[in-house]
Amino acid sequence: MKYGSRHAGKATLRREMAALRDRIPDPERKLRSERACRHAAEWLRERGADCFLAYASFRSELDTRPLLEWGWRSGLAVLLPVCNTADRSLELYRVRSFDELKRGAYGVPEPDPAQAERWQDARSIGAVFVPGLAFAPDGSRLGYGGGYYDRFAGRMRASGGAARWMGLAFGVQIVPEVPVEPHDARLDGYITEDGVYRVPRRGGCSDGGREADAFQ
Ligand SMILES: Nc1nc2c(c(=O)[nH]1)N(C=O)[C@@H](CNc1ccc(C(=O)N[C@@H](CCC(=O)O)C(=O)O)cc1)CN2
Ligand SMILES: Nc1ncnc2c1ncn2[C@@H]1O[C@H](COP(=O)(O)OP(=O)(O)OP(=O)(O)O)[C@@H](O)[C@H]1O
Repeated sequence: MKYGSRHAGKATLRREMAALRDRIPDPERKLRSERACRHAAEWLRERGADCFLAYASFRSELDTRPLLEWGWRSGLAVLLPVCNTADRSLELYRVRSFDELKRGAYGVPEPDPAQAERWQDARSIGAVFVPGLAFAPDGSRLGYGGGYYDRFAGRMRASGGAARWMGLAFGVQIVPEVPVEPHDARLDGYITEDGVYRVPRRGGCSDGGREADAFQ
């Protein structure tokens, strides 16, 4: 089976999705990462965003380096998070090159606070690219279980941030559904090597998006 059984819990799905992602061969990983980053860059350009929050990849995640490099070349403010493990919050920094990164919590490459610029203005952020293990077409997401992005979504909302939240992941990480809990933040869409998918807006006589077009 390609994804977790319909009622599999979060822990089972996490294990299965990590294994699925680990199995992508290196040359394919590079190619698919470059394609997904190209779609993300085009999407940012269309939206006219001049500041975005991305993630620096670890384990077998999609390699976001081409997107970060594109952001620097194009003069955008490129932000990356630092994990505060004490309260499981994310602190944002503007990063100008890979030299400003060091190994942080969980082995994730993080901005070095001694070099990067602390970024407090959540309202200036046009887009948030969210990492994860699995994503579903209704905007639900499964992460590593720290709740970092759910908490951060709450903070962004509270400060009036209007960023679009997009998963950035491989196509094999898209599954029909993800087990959700009330605190789980919903995304506005996701970007894979296949293109940009937007979650249909809820409301009206929509059935929650099941009949929506896939890639637009
Ligand atoms: N590149 C990247 N950066 C990111 C995330 C991410 O998913 N990817 N995060 C997304 O939130 C945050 C880091 N969150 C993480 C949370 C838990 C584990 C972790 O290793 N969990 C253990 C299980 C821990 C336990 O249950 O005790 C594991 O997976 O083995 C890793 C990262 C912030 N930065
Ligand atoms: N907004 C929040 N406030 C307080 N606790 C939260 C919040 N969001 C999540 N949590 C807690 O964090 C824990 C992990 O949540 P969850 O399994 O949804 O993480 P995740 O989305 O997979 O992780 P991550 O965002 O780090 O990738 C849960 O125990 C949950 O209760």
